[in-house]
Amino acid sequence: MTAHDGEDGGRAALTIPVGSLHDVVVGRGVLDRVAGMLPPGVARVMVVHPQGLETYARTVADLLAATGLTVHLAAVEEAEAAKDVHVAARLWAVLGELAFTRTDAVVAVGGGTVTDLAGFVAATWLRGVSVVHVPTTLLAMVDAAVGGKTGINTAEGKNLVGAFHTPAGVVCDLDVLRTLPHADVVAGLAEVLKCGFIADPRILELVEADPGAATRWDAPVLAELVERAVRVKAEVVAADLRESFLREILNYGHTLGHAVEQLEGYRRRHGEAVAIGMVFAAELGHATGTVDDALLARHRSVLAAVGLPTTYAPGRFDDLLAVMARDKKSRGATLRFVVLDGLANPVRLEGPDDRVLRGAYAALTG
Ligand SMILES: NC(=O)c1ccc[n+]([C@@H]2O[C@H](COP(=O)([O-])OP(=O)(O)OC[C@H]3O[C@@H](n4cnc5c(N)ncnc54)[C@H](O)[C@@H]3O)[C@@H](O)[C@H]2O)c1
Ligand SMILES: O=C(O)C(=O)C[C@@H](O)[C@H](O)[C@H](O)COP(=O)(O)O
Ligand SMILES: [Zn+2]
Repeated sequence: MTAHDGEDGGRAALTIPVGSLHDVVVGRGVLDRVAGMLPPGVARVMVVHPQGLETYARTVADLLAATGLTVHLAAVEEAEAAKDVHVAARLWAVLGELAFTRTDAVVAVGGGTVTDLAGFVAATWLRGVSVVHVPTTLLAMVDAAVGGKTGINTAEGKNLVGAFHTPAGVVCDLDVLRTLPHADVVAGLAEVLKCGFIADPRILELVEADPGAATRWDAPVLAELVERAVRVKAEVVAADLRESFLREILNYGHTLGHAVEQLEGYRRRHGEAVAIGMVFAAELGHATGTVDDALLARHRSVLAAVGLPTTYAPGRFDDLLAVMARDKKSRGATLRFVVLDGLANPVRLEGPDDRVLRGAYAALTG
């Protein structure tokens, strides 16, 4: 169920519950909602932010301090470099020096890398303190900040260490997207379109109708896309928080996508890699008869329409395969993929033939 909060100082904000787990507030000019998301009794807060987003972090910190909280700012590395055990250890050291207790909390202000890192630090400090996410990228608003998956990378792969740690709340202020580079808006749309393919085809129609508007931070359609994507994720997470089965559908495009990211040393954006992975998954479905020509073509056309990549370099399949073996959906030596059996009907493809995998890769490399 979705609640409209009504007019709040002239601004309409929306609250989307993730079952009974946590709420996601979506609106413009809503950073003052962060304090209200913290559990009662919290006295001190560590605001974790990437170095380049100190202005937003200070705004949030000032709003928190104005409610009587003691606030400490902690800057971390940009992008994927933040999801590292040494960065987590640095934050644990800060929390230790400040003697943070279970009545203190973490607030993450940043993209998905920061919400993943800060969420993980909150999950592990004293075996779990409260965290509120303030996502500042489109991708983090519609996906990373929602639903409690946290984690860091290891040398062997992406997100291999982590925890499920439900945030106390999530505040998505669409106004902060004003400063987000265009390429990062586009990357975020990959996860939005993922929600379109697995559950809500209206998302695909909205993007197809005006791909340019979908990439503009202040376009009304972007607000609708955020709301729809958050609702898809909220429904799935509420039904299967710990990914016993259903939640795997949110991993559409990620089996190959994560392997692409790792192989490229995390120089490619997560959303871009997921776009490539969704084309690969669509090719797998096409080869095994669950995706027809039109649905396959629709993957390429809608992803390309917003500027996402739909092809990959030849000659890297064996390397990708080795990384995919460590995907969390694998069971023993059996690779498992989320594929579509028609639009908005995700299913699992278990242990596809080597010939099918290589054929899908060949189609991806053009
Ligand atoms: N936990 C989950 O469920 C989940 C879901 C999806 C993705 N993820 C993870 O999220 C990460 C990707 O997140 P991302 O795409 O947000 O990338 P990111 O966190 O690397 O942010 C991209 C860049 O934009 C900058 N930035 C952020 N907000 C800005 C703003 N408003 N204005 C200007 N610059 C801004 C950041 O500092 C960073 O340099 C990946 O590590 C991925 O694995 C996690
Ligand atoms: O929330 C989920 O569940 C997802 O799979 C969302 C993905 O978009 C996200 O990238 C997630 O971090 C991938 O998780 P992993 O379990 O494959 O590491
Ligand atoms: Zn993702």
